[in-house]
Amino acid sequence: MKPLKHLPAWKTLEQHHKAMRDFDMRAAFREDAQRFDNLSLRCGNLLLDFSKNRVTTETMQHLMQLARESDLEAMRAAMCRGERINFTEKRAVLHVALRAPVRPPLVVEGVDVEAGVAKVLGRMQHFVESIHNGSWLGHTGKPIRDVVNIGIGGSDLGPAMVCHALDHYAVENLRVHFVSNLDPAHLASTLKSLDPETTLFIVASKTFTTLETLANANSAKAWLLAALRAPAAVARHFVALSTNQPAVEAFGIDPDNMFIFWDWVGGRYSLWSAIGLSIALQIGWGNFQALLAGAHAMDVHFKEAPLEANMPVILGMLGIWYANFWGTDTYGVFPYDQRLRLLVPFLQQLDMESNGKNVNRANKLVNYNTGPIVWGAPGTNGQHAFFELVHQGTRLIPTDFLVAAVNHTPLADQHEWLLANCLAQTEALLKGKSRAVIEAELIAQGMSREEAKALAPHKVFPGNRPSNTLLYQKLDPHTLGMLIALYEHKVFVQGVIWQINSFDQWGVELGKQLAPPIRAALSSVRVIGEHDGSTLGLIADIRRRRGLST
Ligand SMILES: O=P(O)(O)OC[C@H]1O[C@H](O)[C@H](O)[C@@H](O)[C@@H]1O
Repeated sequence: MKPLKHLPAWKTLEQHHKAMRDFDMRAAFREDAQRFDNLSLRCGNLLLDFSKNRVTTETMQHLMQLARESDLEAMRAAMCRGERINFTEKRAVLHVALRAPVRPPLVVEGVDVEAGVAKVLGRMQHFVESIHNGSWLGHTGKPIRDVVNIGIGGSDLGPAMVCHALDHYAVENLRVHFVSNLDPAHLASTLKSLDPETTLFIVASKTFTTLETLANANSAKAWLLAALRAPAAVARHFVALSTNQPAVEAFGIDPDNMFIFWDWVGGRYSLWSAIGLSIALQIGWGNFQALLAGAHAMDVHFKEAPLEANMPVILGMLGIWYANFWGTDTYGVFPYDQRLRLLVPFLQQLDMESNGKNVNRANKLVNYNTGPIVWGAPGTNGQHAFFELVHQGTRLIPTDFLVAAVNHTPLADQHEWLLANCLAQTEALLKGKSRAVIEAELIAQGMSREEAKALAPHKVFPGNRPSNTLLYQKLDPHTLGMLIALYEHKVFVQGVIWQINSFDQWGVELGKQLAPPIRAALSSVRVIGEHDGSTLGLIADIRRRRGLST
């Protein structure tokens, strides 16, 4: 593998960037009436407008050349064939196999993974329908009215995001809740409004060893047993989603109530697997299938469209252009869609846990920046909070704006205003507002020339700031499936270019290892152990506050 910076396309892009330093998008739009047509792309009902970026068609050609020199197409094929591209964990990466509507056998190392997927989906469908039609009853004979998904990370963020996004499709008489945090406040406040007789807990954990999930699941079990006073009740009120059957049994959940998935499903790519059970319960089986079909449509596009007309590739390569040639550190995501309020936390795990890496596939430290810091919030809320910095701050921030043409729940002309604000923000980022125009405005408002000169610089918008706009018809299951798969593949593309393993997450381990000795040091048994001065000071202070000796 040739080091990234030695690839000819990288060198070309370095030169090209020098030539582009003073590139002004406003002039580019003035000079080229076709710019929007040339730099936008459709896939199904999704429109990606990437014309408001510091790129020319030549930039895009160089970026696609970099993708080719990085063997993107071969890596994509290796992933879809089930090769163990997650080489540090020796695992295949096959989330695309979870959402193929027709399932021709996909034999990976002698096993037909599609047959296994179909079997679990069949069991999930049966379970979902039995909850919905009331044939699955709680221990005391009452139908289930509340479902609590207990999980964290990939076993929470994906399903929680989708359930919020698709609340318009929620079935009647069933509410789905999500508990993730170790902080007992999360479970306690959720249980407050629930009736143990009509509540079902889904314990979602790929490994079934995660501290937060097991702690919350144990507390939930204690709550249930305290109310129903019969160990047999667990079988009617607890199901598990996991790859680890022995641990599920050890917890006391009947294997008949377990829905499995496989080590080739990464946690942050797992909402399409059994981990999606809460989604299917919330929106019904048909809608869950539509979600999968949407993701599959994007998979097909990603596999078949030429790189130049490939949405995940374009989004991914634009990210490379900014992170590696313009030196941007962050990347803002602004869904003008309240139902997508959990998209940013979901993307934070998807992107930052996948590409927050500093060692490449040749086991060497990289000498360029990898995954960006992902942040953002729904519009229009963000406009009233942090958009000041996006417009006038000193940093260049590439951004994605997402918006639906049609709202599920229109009220007066609110959706028209939402759309207008979304477009106005990207227009303002592009156009900016010059000092001369502002001075003239202030003088016209009656301000003296001197005052106007002093105030004007504060009101200047530099403009020429980039944004992508993703426009869709409405937030339905199929569209959401497409959007999520789009981001999954974008992250894959960038990982390939950066020559890193996007599918492990060793960086989350150290903190987990250090917690147990600190936990012991905080308890009444005084085993303080070896810690740095700061940690020792904090331990001592906590012990004092909790009435223990220091
Ligand atoms: O599903 P689980 O095995 O409980 O894991 C839950 C989460 O915790 C881990 O620390 C990982 O960083 C995540 O990738 C994972 O999604």
